Amino acid sequence: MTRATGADDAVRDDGGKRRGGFPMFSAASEDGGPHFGRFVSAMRDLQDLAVSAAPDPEVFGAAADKAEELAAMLRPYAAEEGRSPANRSIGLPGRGSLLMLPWMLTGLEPGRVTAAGVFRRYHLGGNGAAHGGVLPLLFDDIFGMVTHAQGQPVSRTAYLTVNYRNVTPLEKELTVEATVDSADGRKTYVSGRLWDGGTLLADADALMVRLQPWQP
Ligand SMILES: CCCCCCCCCCCC(=O)SCCNC(=O)CCNC(=O)[C@H](O)C(C)(C)COP(=O)(O)OP(=O)(O)OC[C@H]1O[C@@H](n2cnc3c(N)ncnc32)[C@H](O)[C@@H]1OP(=O)(O)O
Repeated sequence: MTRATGADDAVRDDGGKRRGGFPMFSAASEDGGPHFGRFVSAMRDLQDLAVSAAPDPEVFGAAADKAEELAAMLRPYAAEEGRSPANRSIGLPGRGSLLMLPWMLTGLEPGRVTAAGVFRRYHLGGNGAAHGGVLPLLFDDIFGMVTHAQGQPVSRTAYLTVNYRNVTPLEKELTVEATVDSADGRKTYVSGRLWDGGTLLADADALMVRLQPWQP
């Protein structure tokens, strides 16, 4: 992996616990154990149903009982950032995080990252199309990765602009690409494109700024 000019300044750390202003979190492909992927998948199904089910009212009462029971089961294990397998399970869609889109990386090299996946029912905005707010989430995450792959691992988004070119369908395999367009000291300029086959759905560009060692 190559590093952009000046990136080495960012990797001063305090005994390996922090890098730049960021805590260093390790990937956790095994931490969740054999059931974590199935758990996250079931939770995504639940999110789909929570925004789409229209049962008799008493069914919601029974569902609420079970949801409260499940929360009570897991609450004693709530852990600080960086300890849960969620967001660190790189072998799972969305790294096992319910916040992240359930997409998988398909390519990662300096200067270019690609991913593929679907927007689900719980991403519905209106009239069958994805909510506009979830596209910046997709772009921001992949922009973080392409900046990381470029050798600027402790950068944050200063701005991110999305151009919506066509409505984004749900439940259809789509692809996204992010590239580094230029780098200037702490600044990395990136852009991305979301595709439905050969149809451009959206493009975006952003400025990622490498954090100073004291910045959160
Ligand atoms: C494998 C798994 C990996 C996984 C990797 C996953 C990584 C996760 C990363 C996800 C990314 C995020 O979502 S991060 C979350 C969203 N973003 C944030 O919360 C950022 C909040 N903002 C900030 O913290 C700050 O504003 C910073 C750090 C971005 C910049 O502050 P600063 O450090 O004081 O920078 P400053 O000196 O003002 O500016 C530095 C240079 O950038 C320019 N600059 C700064 N902001 C802007 C701007 N909005 N528009 C234009 N230019 C700007 C300045 O003009 C200057 O240029 P010049 O004079 O030098 O030429």
